[in-house]
Amino acid sequence: MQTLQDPSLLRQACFIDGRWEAAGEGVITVTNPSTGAVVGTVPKASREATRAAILAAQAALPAWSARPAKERAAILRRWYDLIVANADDLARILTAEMGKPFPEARGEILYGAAFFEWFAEEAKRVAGETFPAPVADKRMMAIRQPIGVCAAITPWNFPMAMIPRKAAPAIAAGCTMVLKPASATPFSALALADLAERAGLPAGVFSVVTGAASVVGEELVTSPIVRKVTFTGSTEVGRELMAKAAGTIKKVSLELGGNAPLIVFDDASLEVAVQGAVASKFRNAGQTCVCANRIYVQDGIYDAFVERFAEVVSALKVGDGFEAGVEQGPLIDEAGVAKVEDHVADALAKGARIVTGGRRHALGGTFYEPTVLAEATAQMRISREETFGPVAPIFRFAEEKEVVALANDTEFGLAAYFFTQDLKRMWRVGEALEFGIVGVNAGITAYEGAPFGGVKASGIGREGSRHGIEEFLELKYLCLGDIN
Ligand SMILES: NC(=O)C1=CN([C@@H]2O[C@H](COP(=O)(O)OP(=O)(O)OC[C@H]3O[C@@H](n4cnc5c(N)ncnc54)[C@H](O)[C@@H]3O)[C@@H](O)[C@H]2O)C=CC1
Ligand SMILES: O=C(O)[C@H](O)CS(=O)(=O)O
Repeated sequence: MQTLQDPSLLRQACFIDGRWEAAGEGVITVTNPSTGAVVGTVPKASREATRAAILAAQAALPAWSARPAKERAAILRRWYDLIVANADDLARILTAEMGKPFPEARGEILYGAAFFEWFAEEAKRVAGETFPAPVADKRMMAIRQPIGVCAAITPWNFPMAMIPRKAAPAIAAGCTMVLKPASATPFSALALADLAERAGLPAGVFSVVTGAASVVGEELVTSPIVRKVTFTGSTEVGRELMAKAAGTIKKVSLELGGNAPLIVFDDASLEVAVQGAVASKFRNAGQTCVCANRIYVQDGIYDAFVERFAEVVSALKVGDGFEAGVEQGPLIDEAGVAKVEDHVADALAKGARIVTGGRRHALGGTFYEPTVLAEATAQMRISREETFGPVAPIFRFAEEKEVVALANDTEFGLAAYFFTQDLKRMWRVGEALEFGIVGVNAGITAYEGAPFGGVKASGIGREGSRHGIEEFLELKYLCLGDIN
């Protein structure tokens, strides 16, 4: 990994109750997906260590939830300032453990930091309400209170955005949190904990426990002390966690998988559509839950789009995320490459045509060529499953009603995109698409002030925006009698 300006940010220990705990039942070794070099190791925490973190969160809850919101806000703001001040080092850690190009990693750091900035302000706006009583001697109101001890379980693809998107609103609301990060990218999470400590977050309010999902995750999701589970990851794991959380009637927020359609209508601006499709599909090497997974192009613009899109895609520079000018890094692991290869082979066997790419990159390892497939059809696996890699299948369509039906024909409902210059079509199609996020003439929609989340098998709840803090609050009805 590139030398850190502040090497102390690379923490190889769990952060539990304000202490760095290096002990565990073995270690997890983290390697750089670009080079295979060892980045470091983190403990495989035990069930007992996980329980200790939960108990610490429970112990810290009364004082933290009683802190005036303005004081909680000030600490979150300091956390934000520290992340921004250390953005280069945090990006070095992220690129080393996840592989994404350094500029993209730095962008993620600032995007993640913005959730602390946003929810530092939202902390001061958690208001209650009064409402007219039906009788003269009563007064009635509702107050919002923190839900309690929360558990967060996050994925490897955007660790420096997913963790802040959960920790910031929870802590702003007065909750405490225990986080289990993905085992592939623990150092980003631990660096965030280090900066929380420097920001003055009290011990126990935010703990990070690394280790096996079956041990740490299991304890978090089944503990009766934990009142809320917020999860980002695959739909299959989310389904499992939701079922387990039912045992103790926990509230859950689930940000799950996707299968985003991206539609280009004849009247679209060709260059806007091409650039939007490249940005949506190839950000993070396609390892993004909101990536365009299916690209539908209307007959009249199909040939021009395929030609221009493939021209831009074939020019994407692939390499180690630390190399200047690199636009696409490696996939996270061999399993990710295998899934991409399966999808490409299946598509070719069913009639797709390679326009560019279509094989592992000459760099070896888990690098894969940015790929465009034409003549894709609904019978292909790539149409029904989330590829999570740099492969763009292009489907041809004739009519608007036909393509909206095709776009909606999926169990998922996270993000969708379409390109048109027709205002009436923007409303018709925007309202007809069954997704939580719809980009119109835009391939990237991420913003901390906007509600992020999906419908159907893509999850439950919203993160970011003023709505994001509601996920960590309970509404209590207070009825005051005998007033007169
Ligand atoms: N909707 C969204 O905002 C996002 C969704 N994702 C989805 O996540 C997937 C890729 O990320 P991955 O980390 O591979 O997902 P994953 O679902 O395999 O793992 C996500 C997290 O859950 C943990 N986990 C796995 N099995 C568990 C269990 N039985 N109990 C408790 N914890 C468990 C993992 O250790 C990791 O920390 C893709 O399907 C992608 O679409 C990823 C990022 C954002
Ligand atoms: O993991 C993801 O896909 C992120 O949630 C996408 S975004 O928030 O950066 O758009």
